[in-house]
Amino acid sequence: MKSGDILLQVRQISKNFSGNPALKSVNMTVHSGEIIGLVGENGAGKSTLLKILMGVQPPSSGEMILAGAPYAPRNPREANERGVGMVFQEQSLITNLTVGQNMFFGDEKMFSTLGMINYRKMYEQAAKSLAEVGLDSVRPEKYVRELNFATRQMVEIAKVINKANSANVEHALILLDEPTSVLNEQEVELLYSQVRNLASRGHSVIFVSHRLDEVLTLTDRIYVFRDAENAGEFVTAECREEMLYEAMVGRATTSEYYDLEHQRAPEDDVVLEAENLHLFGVFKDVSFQLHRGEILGICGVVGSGKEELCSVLCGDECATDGRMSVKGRVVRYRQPASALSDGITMIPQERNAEGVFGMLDITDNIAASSLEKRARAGFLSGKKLVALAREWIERLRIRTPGPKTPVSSLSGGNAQKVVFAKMLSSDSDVVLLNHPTRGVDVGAKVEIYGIIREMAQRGCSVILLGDTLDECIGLSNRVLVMKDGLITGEFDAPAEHKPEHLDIIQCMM
Ligand SMILES: Nc1ncnc2c1ncn2[C@@H]1O[C@H](COP(=O)(O)OP(=O)(O)OP(=O)(O)O)[C@@H](O)[C@H]1O
Repeated sequence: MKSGDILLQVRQISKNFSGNPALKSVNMTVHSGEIIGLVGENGAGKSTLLKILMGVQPPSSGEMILAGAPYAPRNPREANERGVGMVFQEQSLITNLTVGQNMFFGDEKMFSTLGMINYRKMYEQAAKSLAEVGLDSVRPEKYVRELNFATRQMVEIAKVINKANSANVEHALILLDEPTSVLNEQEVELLYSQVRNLASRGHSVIFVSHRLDEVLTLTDRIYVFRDAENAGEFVTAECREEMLYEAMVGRATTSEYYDLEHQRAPEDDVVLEAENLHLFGVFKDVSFQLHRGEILGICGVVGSGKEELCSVLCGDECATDGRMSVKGRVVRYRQPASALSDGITMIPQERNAEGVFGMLDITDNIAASSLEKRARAGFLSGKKLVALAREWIERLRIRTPGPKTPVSSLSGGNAQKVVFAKMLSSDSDVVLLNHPTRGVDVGAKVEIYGIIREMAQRGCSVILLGDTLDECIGLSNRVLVMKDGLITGEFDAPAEHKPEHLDIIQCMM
């Protein structure tokens, strides 16, 4: 097969879950050496197609052709044997094994004689595969836990290429599901260059992301899914963000993303104050005041200490030194419940794991954070809770058959919206938002920005760890920058005079 020949054809693939369609007769063509973008609102069916390609789920109907032959994998192993592999959002490497052990996990017998594994041989082979994806600097003997996220992703890709090589498949198909959501800007650049490098060798990539700018930067062609169907196909060089938005949401974008006109100055009174807060080995001398109705953005690369600072503020970790006061009272939280009872809520980053009860339905999840408040004389009105859930389903465009659907059967992004609704309906004084729009589609992003502003206008104070610098600067009244555990910059960010990206980046690096 030459570069540019058709590698994969998806023909009329449909998938139903107990009568609800997740995909309706979708089509897609991928050429070898091509980078394909796949975008769509939460619940549009993107992950379902990837799972079908990986053999995790069978389609209800339709067919697929890979490298000229019928393709119907029954499990990921069969997909791997045909050169198809996936890098998962929640990474699948085992962190307390070495890189080499991970790459050959399940295939150790290739290197064993009389039950003894020849690790030297295994690591030599691993080093070759790593070199193929440009990871010459990573030693296969290294433990995965010692690697940053970007490198771990490249190891996963090397693993896919490796499997393709050992199955004698010339051109692999790599599926990347929101790969950049856990990466910092430099790591994203690294991933881009590696993906381009793979494509130049004739491998193909399907790249799923909610960040339209990334999709426009990296891909050759883009497919849009809407409501389980093909809703558009674009050659990237001729495509703009507005065109994608319109195809995804079914209407043109009307609102300015951050809606600066609605930004209001915070009030004078201080709701939360940190004085020389210190967490041993992570951050020190962190001092700031958070005013009522203020949105305070905290920027910094991974490892700057910003995430851990939020963990201390919400009682998940205990500061080793310094003072924190809430509404004038000195506090020392040892558990999140204490912070919660003082009106401090955190929307965690690992929303699927930490923020939601998968087996409960949407209504019960949203109600869970505010049960006491909503109970009258110990009784809860089921009707009111369902009405509240319906309101959030509409506001955040949660794609679900109804308010009684278990959260575990929602798409990843829709489950996140439920966590968001749950936290926002709790009426807290201070909300810590850790990447509130990560994994959420553009339509809901605009809605979430509106809600954050509305919360601030109601007098709630927000600490925001934004998903992008644009988001952080655009939404915040003030921006703090952290680097290596210290505050290295503070910028006022009123609507009429936003700080420059470059000034902030200089304090981050
Ligand atoms: N195991 C399942 N059981 C029932 N419904 C499911 C299941 N998996 C997916 N669905 C439904 O199929 C639809 C498509 O989901 P899918 O995960 O493919 O969306 P997506 O486009 O990847 O969304 P996101 O951007 O949120 O990840 C959703 O409505 C979802 O609720």
